[in-house]
Amino acid sequence: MAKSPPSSLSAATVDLAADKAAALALTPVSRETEARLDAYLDLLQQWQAKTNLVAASTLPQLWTRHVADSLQLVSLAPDVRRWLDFGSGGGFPGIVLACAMAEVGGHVTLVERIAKKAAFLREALRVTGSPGTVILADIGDNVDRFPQRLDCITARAVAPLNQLIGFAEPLMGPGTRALFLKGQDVEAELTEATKYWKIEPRLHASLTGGQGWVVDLDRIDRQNLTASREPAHDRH
Ligand SMILES: C[S@@+](CC[C@H](N)C(=O)[O-])C[C@H]1O[C@@H](n2cnc3c(N)ncnc32)[C@H](O)[C@@H]1O
Repeated sequence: MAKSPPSSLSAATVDLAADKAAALALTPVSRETEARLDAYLDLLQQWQAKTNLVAASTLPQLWTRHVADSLQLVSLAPDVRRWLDFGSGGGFPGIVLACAMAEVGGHVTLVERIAKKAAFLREALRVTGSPGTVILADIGDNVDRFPQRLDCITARAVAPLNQLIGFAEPLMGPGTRALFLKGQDVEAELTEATKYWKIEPRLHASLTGGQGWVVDLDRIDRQNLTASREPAHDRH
């Protein structure tokens, strides 16, 4: 017979523990990174009461919906150390990446235009002891303030692909990659983006299932002629 949880533990705590176990099975991390992620999610849940950082309906799946979704970028780009995250909001993927970078000497620059969220992101870096810099700015007007030597640019739920590619283009040096987390409309967004940008996207099905995709770009050029390309699919 299944054991019932100790009465001192709420059902929500038990659910979150199960969600954490499921997430860490998908995207395992060291004990040190796990401790940083725990500290981050504790802070997020405290701030969530006064600032809307994630959709309330996703709180029971903080680990699978948000943390594992972010950590899969480290699996896709294990050698990346210098990250830039556009529109970090409540910290996905930027703070999760910073937690993962603490042990390997990496750094994450997080860009966010809402002051309260930027304050939260700074506090999250502080309490987790993770390496990062928060820039309170609108991405489009401030590209020259961002680090120019980057290994990877990320964004999740920030803007249409066409616009994200436009933000990233001036920052794409030799060897820079862009990994954009996208939902089920990815094909339509790619079709639109290829009207303006010469890109050879690779698509990775999200590790966390559902309709998610990661759009992986290693080169962005402006399009002279209107053309569309079939993206390479990597559904596993
Ligand atoms: C829907 S939230 C997603 C936040 C986070 N990336 C996530 O997946 O949970 C989008 C965030 O991007 C920020 N954002 C959108 N456009 C931006 C821009 N042009 N410059 C800076 N931040 C922007 C918003 O303020 C918001 O916090």
